[in-house]
Amino acid sequence: MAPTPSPSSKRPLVVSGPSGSGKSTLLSRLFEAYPQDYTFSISHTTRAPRGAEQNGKEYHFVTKPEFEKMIEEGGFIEHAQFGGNRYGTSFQAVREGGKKEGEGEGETRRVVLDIEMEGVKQVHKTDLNARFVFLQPPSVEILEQRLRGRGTDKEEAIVGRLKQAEKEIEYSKTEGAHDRIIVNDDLEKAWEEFREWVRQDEQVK
Ligand SMILES: Nc1ncnc2c1ncn2[C@@H]1O[C@H](COP(=O)(O)OP(=O)(O)OP(=O)(O)O)[C@@H](O)[C@H]1O
Repeated sequence: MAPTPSPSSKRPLVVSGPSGSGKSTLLSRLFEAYPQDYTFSISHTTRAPRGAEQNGKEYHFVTKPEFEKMIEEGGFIEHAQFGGNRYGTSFQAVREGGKKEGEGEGETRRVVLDIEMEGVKQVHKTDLNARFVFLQPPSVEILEQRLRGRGTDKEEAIVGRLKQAEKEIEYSKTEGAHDRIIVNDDLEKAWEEFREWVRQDEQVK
């Protein structure tokens, strides 16, 4: 009998881009369109939950000491500090991410990582053999409008996100950093391009 593929045998997808570039918007569509095929790796964060966010669903919310202990134990593939908070992707989350309760080992979902620039660099150093896509806003001005329009961030946070966005955009120009860059100008066009790129690895497109 052929060996059962482990959950991590499907190449993970790494989605990055400045805050407000539309990662959540496109990923929500992806999960809605193909609920059987993809799953998030749930990150750990020291930031406080926003709105209706639940522990273990959007993030694993942990304290700073808990986060530091995980770093010491080598539990993270990548971790970064952003806006005064820490974020990390654990090896365990990626390994287990593909499994769903009540399903056989072979029925795994491809893991999607939604991470920022430093995380992308770290994932490049692992043997996860990931595919990388960068979501680029049409311009920093439009990014600013979207961040304000979203209404979830304080003025200070918006300024910080815009500064970071410029660094992310600069890094995206590095050779080999990403397999695909998608400019999120018109949402429908961006979705179609994203969908097509994501589905390349699937047998049924
Ligand atoms: N193509 C688009 N045209 C207009 N508005 C858009 C487009 N794509 C996304 N938006 C809007 O821009 C805002 C930011 O998008 P979103 O929250 O998906 O960004 P994000 O990259 O997930 O940000 P974060 O990293 O902070 O979670 C949202 O209000 C979203 O509805």
